[in-house]
Amino acid sequence: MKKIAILGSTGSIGTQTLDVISKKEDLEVVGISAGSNIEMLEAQIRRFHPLLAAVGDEKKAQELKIKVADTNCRVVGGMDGLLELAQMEESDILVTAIVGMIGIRPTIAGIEAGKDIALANKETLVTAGHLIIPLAKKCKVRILPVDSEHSAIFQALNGEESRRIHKLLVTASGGPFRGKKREELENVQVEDALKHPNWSMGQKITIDSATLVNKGLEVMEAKWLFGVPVEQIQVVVQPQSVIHSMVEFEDGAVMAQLGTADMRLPIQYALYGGERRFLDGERLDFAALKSITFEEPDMKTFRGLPLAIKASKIGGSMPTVFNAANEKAVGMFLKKQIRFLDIYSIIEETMQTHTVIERPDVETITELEQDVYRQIGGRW
Ligand SMILES: NC(=O)C1=CN([C@@H]2O[C@H](COP(=O)(O)OP(=O)(O)OC[C@H]3O[C@@H](n4cnc5c(N)ncnc54)[C@H](OP(=O)(O)O)[C@@H]3O)[C@@H](O)[C@H]2O)C=CC1
Ligand SMILES: CC(=O)[C@@H](O)[C@H](O)COP(=O)(O)O
Ligand SMILES: [Mn+2]
Repeated sequence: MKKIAILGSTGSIGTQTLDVISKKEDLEVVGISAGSNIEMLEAQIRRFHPLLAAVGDEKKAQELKIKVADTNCRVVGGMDGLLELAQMEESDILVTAIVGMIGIRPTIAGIEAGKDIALANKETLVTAGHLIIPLAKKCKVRILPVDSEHSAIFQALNGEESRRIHKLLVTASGGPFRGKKREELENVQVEDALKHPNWSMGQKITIDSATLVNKGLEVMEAKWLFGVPVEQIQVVVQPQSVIHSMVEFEDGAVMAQLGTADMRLPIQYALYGGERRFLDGERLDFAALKSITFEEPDMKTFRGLPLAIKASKIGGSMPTVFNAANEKAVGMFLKKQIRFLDIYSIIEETMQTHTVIERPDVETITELEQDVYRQIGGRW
């Protein structure tokens, strides 16, 4: 029996993880968590009977404690609660389905406690990859990618050594505004940006897909996961999201992973440590599909990608600044406080004013995040 704890069980990845677990007799959920959605957390406690539930919001944690007093589930709150969930003795694997940089400390705590990590939270590797990858090696835990592109690369590699990689080809849908030019993006609304052409996901990543920031974050995530420099990572627009990513090896062979736009496959593959099991989902129908097409990303219009590549090449604390500025800007866009294109201006201005710190530790990264938030709050 594989015992699973989930950071962010109420979100898009979290609920799909529970769906996968519910269909397998050898998977069991022992811990779940949310930021504030205690209604859904209560329903999950009653359905899955975990031992522990953590709620980011302390007040909501107290409310949940009263609601589930008749169950055997212990409720904990705040960052300490998330850390407790990440390290809980009863789990074998921690799924990081939480959104944003708040995932860094619990992920590190999970690794230190010897848990394998099924990693969905890309912001963690983008900002703290230089700490997380060596720590995972030291603690002998596996980082199993959940993000569809990275799972595709992991599957395409099939155990092959990373020194045999010539290049990684990370595919992108292009988002809801693919083909549009800058002038056409000036007045796009939140509702338009939330209409992803292929995937149903949480709000933050859906906006990141529209700006191509998501692809930038994924390039950085791939660099850390597979030890490949960004210069050897190419982004290819594949509008149907059928090819989830590819690896070109040193002999010129290209291996790809194809599938429907269903995150339950990469989630299940990670939960089983890179082994295949039956999955009762929709299958690709090539006759109906007819064609799979490719384009180059429009880096002039969708500046999220080149800005991310620049941040990654500068390195040190710059990816943290890129990521924190984006998190703040996306939050403001979702609240309709800024326009779509302002997201790029905010990221670029914040990067321009930053003096790079080499190899920032966790405290520096989290302080920097707050500094960036304050700086943007004061200016916009
Ligand atoms: N959705 C997808 O298909 C994919 C997502 N990812 C990555 O996975 C991560 C999760 O994405 P997604 O599932 O879409 O996001 P969602 O917004 O759907 O879910 C986020 C989860 O994090 C919890 N959370 C948010 N803030 C806090 C907080 N302050 N403290 C504790 N918990 C918190 C939420 O709780 P609550 O419900 O209470 O707010 C929720 O459970 C992201 O990093 C994303 O980039 C990667 C590939 C694909
Ligand atoms: C499902 C998943 O992994 C997302 O990251 C997805 O790839 C987003 O699509 P884009 O290619 O539009 O960013
Ligand atoms: Mn992805």
